[in-house]
Amino acid sequence: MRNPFERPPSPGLDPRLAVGVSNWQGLRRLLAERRRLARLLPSGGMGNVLAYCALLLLAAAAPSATALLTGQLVTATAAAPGSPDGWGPATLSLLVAIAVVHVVQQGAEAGQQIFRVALARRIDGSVRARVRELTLQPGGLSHLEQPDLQDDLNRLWDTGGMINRTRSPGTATAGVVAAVFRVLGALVATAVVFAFSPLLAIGLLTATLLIRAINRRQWLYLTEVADDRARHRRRVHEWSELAAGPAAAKEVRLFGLGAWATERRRRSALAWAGPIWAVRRDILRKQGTTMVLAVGAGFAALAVPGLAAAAGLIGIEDLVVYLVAAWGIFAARDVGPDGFDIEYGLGAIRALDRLIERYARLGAAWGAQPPPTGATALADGAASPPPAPRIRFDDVRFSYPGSRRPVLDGVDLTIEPGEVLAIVGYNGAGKTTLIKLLSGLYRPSGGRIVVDGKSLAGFDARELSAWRGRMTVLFQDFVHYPGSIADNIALSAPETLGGERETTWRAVTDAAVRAGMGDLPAPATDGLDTPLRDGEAGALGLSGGQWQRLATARALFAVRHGRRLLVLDEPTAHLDVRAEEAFFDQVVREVRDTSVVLISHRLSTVRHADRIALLRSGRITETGTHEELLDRNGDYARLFRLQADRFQAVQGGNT
Ligand SMILES: Nc1ncnc2c1ncn2[C@@H]1O[C@H](COP(=O)(O)OP(=O)(O)OP(=O)(O)O)[C@@H](O)[C@H]1O
Repeated sequence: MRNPFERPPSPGLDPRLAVGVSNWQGLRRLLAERRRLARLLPSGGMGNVLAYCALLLLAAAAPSATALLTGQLVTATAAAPGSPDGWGPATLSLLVAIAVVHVVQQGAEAGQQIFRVALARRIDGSVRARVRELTLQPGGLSHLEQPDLQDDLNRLWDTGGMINRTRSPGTATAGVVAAVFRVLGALVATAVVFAFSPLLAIGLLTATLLIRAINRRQWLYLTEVADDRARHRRRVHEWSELAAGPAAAKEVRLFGLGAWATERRRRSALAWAGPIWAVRRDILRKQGTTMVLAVGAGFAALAVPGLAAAAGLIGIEDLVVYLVAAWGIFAARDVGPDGFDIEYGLGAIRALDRLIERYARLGAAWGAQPPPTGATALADGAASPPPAPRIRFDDVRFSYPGSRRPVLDGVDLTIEPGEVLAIVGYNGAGKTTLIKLLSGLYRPSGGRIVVDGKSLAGFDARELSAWRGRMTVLFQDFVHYPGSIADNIALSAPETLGGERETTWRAVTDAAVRAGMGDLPAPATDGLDTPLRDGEAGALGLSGGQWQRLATARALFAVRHGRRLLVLDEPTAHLDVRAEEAFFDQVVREVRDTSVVLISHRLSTVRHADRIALLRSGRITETGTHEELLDRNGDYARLFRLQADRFQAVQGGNT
């Protein structure tokens, strides 16, 4: 058996780790990717871009200016050693000029950092806004369940981790700007050295570019290896969350799973980081060539001007200028942090481009998704709501993406306007799936869902949006929004959020009372304004049943604002017997002119429905009223008796 703790193997040396320079294609790709980053510059704010460039220019020019001034200073003082003229006003002004250049250089370097961060953060902000816009756009859900998409989202939110660099498109863009200035500086320095010795200039530039290319190919391969391991990274996060996050804290403590979760996290971290470490080791072993080249070029940069000065071919002033310029060329050999920032940030940009492409395809399939509009006009009382819909499921079949197992296998069902239809069935029968199809979150693999005579599959984006605006769904796993009680209720009709507060408040209060929230616990001192956000001072913690009542209030609020199809998926699962008993009369019967689809395992909750449909083996196998189904003596009758007998047995046992 394989030892899970053994060091993971290296993914193998990529040909890029071998010594070699980029080929023409690689160079074109490199330039194209830098242009892609440069296109992000305007979103960083033109003021930031200009200030950053100006400061980079100042910082780049400062060493040359210092070299020139130092050369002049040395010449001036050497011209008259010991003479007071050597330290006259000219020499003093040279000293002052050197000091000023030095101060300017320091200021420019500090300022650069400020504008670099401002530029990068603004670019990152706009990239993230774009990602949010994309992920909220299409109508369906299935793409969000694809691991590739989750990995790309992680690449976009990732903060660097293993590479110890910030994975940020903004930092990468700022890095490209800095690299452009560094290359320009090297070219200017080459021109200066060229005037002294064309051979030295060309030789130094060639060696510098060669070292840089080799370094780039070797070290930046590390970022690609890290990129390829995004899925492993996601697993590490999952285990970290389990080990230390609040979601699983109860069970982890209760079952004593701390050591197990920590060990699993350690293993997944090893699986993620091991190959990256292995590549890092391989790279370190391959540093010989670049070291030989660097030593040779560095020696030439110092020795050639030095020997020329010793031979009297150039003066001190020229010697200083050429030494500084030669070193200026040579300094460009380092890929440096900017190189990593660029490459790592490019990983995020590639992920963004893949997302844009993927969402363009989804957009073509679903259409751009405006927010639900069906009942929006009701917010200002200008229109009456669209009536309750007539819905028909016609031989509807469905399998989840990536699975060949049919969850629904020929569902035929109608929902008449204004009726209360209960759907019952065993766990996993497909009841929730049916609702996801009805709300257009997934599309049937076969058959059709017809709404008011029109197939849902034929709805364009606007029609789908309007359709969603006509319904409200209380899912089993409804969302706990980080806001107040009132926010958590009113969010089911978001068009009210900008409306008149008094009116919204009355509707929220009414929904809360009808959902049985009148007896909130004492800490709810601010009433409906009480925050429910975890960890906030004064926030109220709600029990499972209290949250369920709140979710019911949310659904009722939506009905009040014009939704004429109300779907309740297990609305009484957490309610006490008293509340469950009252639920049908106080909630279901109270909604007027609205179709209600009620999914529940508690047959005592559904027995009063106008019609009950039993979903089994992917089909509706029985429909009728409670009494009709009991008379039929089929599966529903068996299920009902099973539940009823249990209570009678308990009652019998108690008497
Ligand atoms: N996102 C998903 N991807 C793949 N399969 C899924 C997904 N969601 C549900 N399923 C599968 O579809 C089947 C039907 O699930 P669904 O949630 O619709 O059942 P249900 O009748 O509502 O069950 P329950 O009564 O337990 O709530 C189950 O077998 C489940 O494994």
